Amino acid sequence: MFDKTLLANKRILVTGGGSGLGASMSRRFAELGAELIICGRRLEQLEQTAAQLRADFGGKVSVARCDIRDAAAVEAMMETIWCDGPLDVLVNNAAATFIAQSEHLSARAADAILAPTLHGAMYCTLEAGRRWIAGHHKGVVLSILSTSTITGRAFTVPSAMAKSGLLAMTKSLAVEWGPRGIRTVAIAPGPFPTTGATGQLRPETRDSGPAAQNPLGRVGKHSELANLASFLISDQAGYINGEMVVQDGGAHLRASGAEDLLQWSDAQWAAQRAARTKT
Ligand SMILES: CCCCCCCCC/C=C/C(=O)SCCNC(=O)CCNC(=O)[C@H](O)C(C)(C)COP(=O)(O)OP(=O)(O)OC[C@H]1O[C@@H](n2cnc3c(N)ncnc32)[C@H](O)[C@@H]1OP(=O)(O)O
Ligand SMILES: NC(=O)C1=CN([C@@H]2O[C@H](COP(=O)(O)OP(=O)(O)OC[C@H]3O[C@@H](n4cnc5c(N)ncnc54)[C@H](OP(=O)(O)O)[C@@H]3O)[C@@H](O)[C@H]2O)C=CC1
Repeated sequence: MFDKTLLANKRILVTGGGSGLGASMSRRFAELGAELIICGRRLEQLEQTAAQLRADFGGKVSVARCDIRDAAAVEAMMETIWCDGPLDVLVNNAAATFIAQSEHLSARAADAILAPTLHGAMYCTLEAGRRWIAGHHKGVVLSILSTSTITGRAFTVPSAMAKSGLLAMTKSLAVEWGPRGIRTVAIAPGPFPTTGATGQLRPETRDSGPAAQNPLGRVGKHSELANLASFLISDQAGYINGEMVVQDGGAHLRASGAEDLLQWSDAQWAAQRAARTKT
């Protein structure tokens, strides 16, 4: 689909690159010639993914253990990265969510979602952006958002709020940082099966699942998202700025994805809360 050198000479940080969609994007970027840094909290998971990428593609892949909720840790990570030269691309992929009735969310629970998803992505963006501007270096920020930015989404309100905040960041910085040579772009994925998303959003008691409700009758393939991400961060997309591309098979045009949860009984919600308490 792409020239194998599409991302040659690009140095890319993927937050949450050790697993899920972050690992799938990293894989495609490595295949297209990029140098990668992947970060997350679980070092062993990062090392395993990095080793596989090196074995498969032979390029340079580094890992950074970093909890992006911690602004000082993000700054330290960026300092270390910049010691070897500037990044060219930041992919804000790491995030957290779970389903819950909003009236049962404690402040701690709301913060557990907002801290990595909104604050963490903003810390990463600010630390990369200020270094790009100081060094007169071009950069791209790609943020992985959600169609909740368009529809809102019941029962995952902190996630919808965080993703909508990042969409505002994407549009705002496109104007503020565009003149400094920095593009900000985003993808709003529909359902793409991952351990994290399935574990947090689709307990076994939920309905038949997103494939049945999708206009195209299926969920997304990781390769499809990885290819769109590769294009958006490449120089081929050099005139796309401040834009969010939806990749969901048309699902959000039909429903927000939370409709089945509106039918849940109090007993089902109590069971869901209890299941969380036991883990
Ligand atoms: C059209 C179709 C399109 C469909 C398309 C769907 C699009 C969805 C868009 C987004 C998708 C994703 O982000 S998918 C990515 C999902 N991946 C992840 O979430 C992985 C990362 N997750 C994590 O790190 C954790 O699981 C995280 C959620 C942050 C919680 O861990 P923490 O250690 O930070 O939190 P804890 O200390 O355990 O708990 C903090 C508080 O949160 C509460 N809490 C924690 N988990 C809870 C839970 N499941 N239910 C209720 N409450 C919970 C606890 O009770 C605590 O509150 P108190 O009791 O008051 O103390
Ligand atoms: N899968 C889907 O259907 C959809 C996903 N998305 C978005 O796509 C992105 C990837 O989701 P997905 O792959 O499914 O999720 P996963 O849960 O599989 O992956 C999340 C990644 O983020 C990392 N992470 C979480 N919290 C932190 C933190 N505090 N600091 C650093 N890293 C962190 C995790 O690593 P570790 O635990 O080691 O820290 C993990 O690698 C997210 O932004 C999500 O909102 C959007 C719509 C739909």
